[in-house]
Amino acid sequence: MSAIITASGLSKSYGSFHAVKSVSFSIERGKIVGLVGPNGAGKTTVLKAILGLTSYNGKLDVLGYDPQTQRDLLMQKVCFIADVAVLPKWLKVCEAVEFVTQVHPHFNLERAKYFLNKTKINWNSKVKELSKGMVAQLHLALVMSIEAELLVLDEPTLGLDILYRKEFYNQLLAEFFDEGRSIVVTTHQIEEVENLLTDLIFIRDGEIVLDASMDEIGQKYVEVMVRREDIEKAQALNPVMEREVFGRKVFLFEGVAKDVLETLGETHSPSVADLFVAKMKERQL
Ligand SMILES: Nc1ncnc2c1ncn2[C@@H]1O[C@H](COP(=O)(O)OP(=O)(O)OP(=O)(O)O)[C@@H](O)[C@H]1O
Repeated sequence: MSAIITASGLSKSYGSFHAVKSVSFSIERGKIVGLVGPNGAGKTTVLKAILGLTSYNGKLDVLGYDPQTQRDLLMQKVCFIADVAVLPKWLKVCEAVEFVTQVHPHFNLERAKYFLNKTKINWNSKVKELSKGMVAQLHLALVMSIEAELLVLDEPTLGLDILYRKEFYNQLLAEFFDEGRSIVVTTHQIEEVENLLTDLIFIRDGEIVLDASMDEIGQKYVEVMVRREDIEKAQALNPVMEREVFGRKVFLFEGVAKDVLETLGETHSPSVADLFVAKMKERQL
């Protein structure tokens, strides 16, 4: 497997505040990676470093380029969506398409037409005349028509309702993603991207607290709804989290053999949201 992003000792400080604290990670081609963390954790700062939009310390290689010194070359292979509300309101749809055609060397106009013709968006409408969902469709159509190897999404569906959020990700998967491309996405709506991701990175206070593939997570983390009489046994195995569901105790374990856990009660894989809560609390102890 080839890494398309390698960060080694990546750090970013604003004055004396350390927003990103010497993190190291790598992202392989053909992966969809969720960069997840609470507000202020450092997600956007990491994305900005990847895109060459901020200075940083440490080493960063993105598609073979140094984002700080080779941003122009890098941008030919990377596409970036911040929240979808960034398109100017006065711009007409046809002007937006025209603009991207002119500024992006790898923009495929035919593809953009194909995507837009599947929507109800009128070429002569102004952005301010479109619904939020249509703006998202326009944005997505533009982005998916750029033949990029890496797509970076920072909270892409902020402000959209659940139907459009689901449609956004479904379309992205169906029309953009393939094994030659990679996606890095930050979001607070973990539940929505959970089934989309191949890999997960949790970040908190500028540090990585989990970096694993979804398969590894399925192997390593197990939740058990423990029978009343086995609660002490479960606690002795050092669960990373304990919670109550309808009066029953549910424990989350990290790296404990599944056959041992199966003797305590019903086992299943934790949701990413539950795992997130557990990892965030664990660091606060
Ligand atoms: N330009 C800046 N000047 C000073 N501090 C900054 C600047 N940009 C970010 N920070 C701080 O760095 C930390 C990380 O910010 P960042 O935007 O990367 O977080 P985030 O994980 O993307 O958060 P959110 O989910 O709220 O968008 C925060 O404490 C933020 O206040």
